[in-house]
Amino acid sequence: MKIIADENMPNVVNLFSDLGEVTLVNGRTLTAEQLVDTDVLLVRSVTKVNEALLSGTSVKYVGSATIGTDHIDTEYLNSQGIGFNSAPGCNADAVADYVFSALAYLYMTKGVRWLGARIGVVGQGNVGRCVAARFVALGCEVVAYDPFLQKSVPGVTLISLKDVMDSDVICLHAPLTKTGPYPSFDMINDEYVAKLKAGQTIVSAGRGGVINEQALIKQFYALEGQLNLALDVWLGEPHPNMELAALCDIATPHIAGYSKQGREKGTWYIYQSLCQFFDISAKSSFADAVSQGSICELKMNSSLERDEALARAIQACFDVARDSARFKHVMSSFAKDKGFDWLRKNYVERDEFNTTIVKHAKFAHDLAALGFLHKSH
Ligand SMILES: NC(=O)C1=CN([C@@H]2O[C@H](COP(=O)(O)OP(=O)(O)OC[C@H]3O[C@@H](n4cnc5c(N)ncnc54)[C@H](O)[C@@H]3O)[C@@H](O)[C@H]2O)C=CC1
Ligand SMILES: O=C(O)C(=O)[C@H](O)COP(=O)(O)O
Repeated sequence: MKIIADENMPNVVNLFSDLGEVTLVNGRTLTAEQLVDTDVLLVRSVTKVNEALLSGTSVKYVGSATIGTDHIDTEYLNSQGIGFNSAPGCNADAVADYVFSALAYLYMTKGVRWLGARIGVVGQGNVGRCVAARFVALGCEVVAYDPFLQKSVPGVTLISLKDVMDSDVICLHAPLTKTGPYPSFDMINDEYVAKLKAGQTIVSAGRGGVINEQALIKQFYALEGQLNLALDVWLGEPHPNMELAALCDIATPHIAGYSKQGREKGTWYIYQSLCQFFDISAKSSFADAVSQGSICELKMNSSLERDEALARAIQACFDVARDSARFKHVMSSFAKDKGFDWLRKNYVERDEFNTTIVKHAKFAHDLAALGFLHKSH
């Protein structure tokens, strides 16, 4: 079996070489010519998989080690009988960690108090539900918009998009869709953005293009900078709007899902799916494919007050300010054009909160709510 895989897929050679010959390629620049005698194509979000790429090739199966599938023309794959699997939920915890790291940063730098605030989440899939459930467990009021659902996780009230946009913290986790009954492209348009008020926080970690970037810039200036912005995804990646990035508290190159474990789980999920598709028994186990964390245990100073204790635990494991500083530096200096993909390829992966035990005498429950492993003393 001939397998072509994106070079940014961790463990892909280890896992798949038992099944065939694996060749690594740059997913962004992949062409149909490279796929002529290929059986299996393994991609990430940067490869547009459609008729133009697959027509005339011998590809029988496509695996995408991602949650999002907006880069895949699934109708075309179905019409050609080409098998397809993505990796639902693989990096949902990683994205939730990103959201809380952004909030920890906002608390530590600007005193934004999100504990006890009203939280609005757009999209209640694997990511949106994971994020919402953590806020609920922390005792926050959580509302959400998801036009395809009647109910979400316990404690989350589904309401209109207009009302969700009135929340203190708004987390965007909708997939990118341009067709169907509720397309998300430009869904949070000028009309919604112009109603944002001073002090609100937006964390955007779904897909670029869901919130209107020009409207956001306009509203940021109208509110004299009193909007808190953490943006991970951009319209027109890999060429983000650097005027907007400069206004953000946190600006990152689409790495919310880039925990070590999240990326490894992506590869592992499609390995399993491919084995099922070709009726092969999987030789590697989850434990072989997904790493343990580097920080086994943290012991917190029990005299810290709640907001700071949580923020410091979060930042000890994953400080998103590091990624934001690197993004702003690289994009504004030596690598304007290639910087986005370079940063992603050379990302210093972090571990998920769920790999670290955090000990705190008083806030054990809150730390567990955030996703950490915990012991009370
Ligand atoms: N920044 C990053 O690194 C990452 C971004 N993502 C993005 O997050 C998206 C969501 O991930 P999951 O929750 O795991 O996907 P999912 O497929 O489990 O759930 C998507 C949810 O969004 C809802 N939805 C669809 N259209 C909507 C609309 N117009 N408004 C509000 N909700 C809508 C669906 O009903 C569904 O409940 C992915 O499609 C992907 O684009 C995912 C992982 C990492
Ligand atoms: O899983 C998704 O969906 C994502 O957005 C991925 O985290 C994006 O990573 P790449 O596939 O672009 O490396």
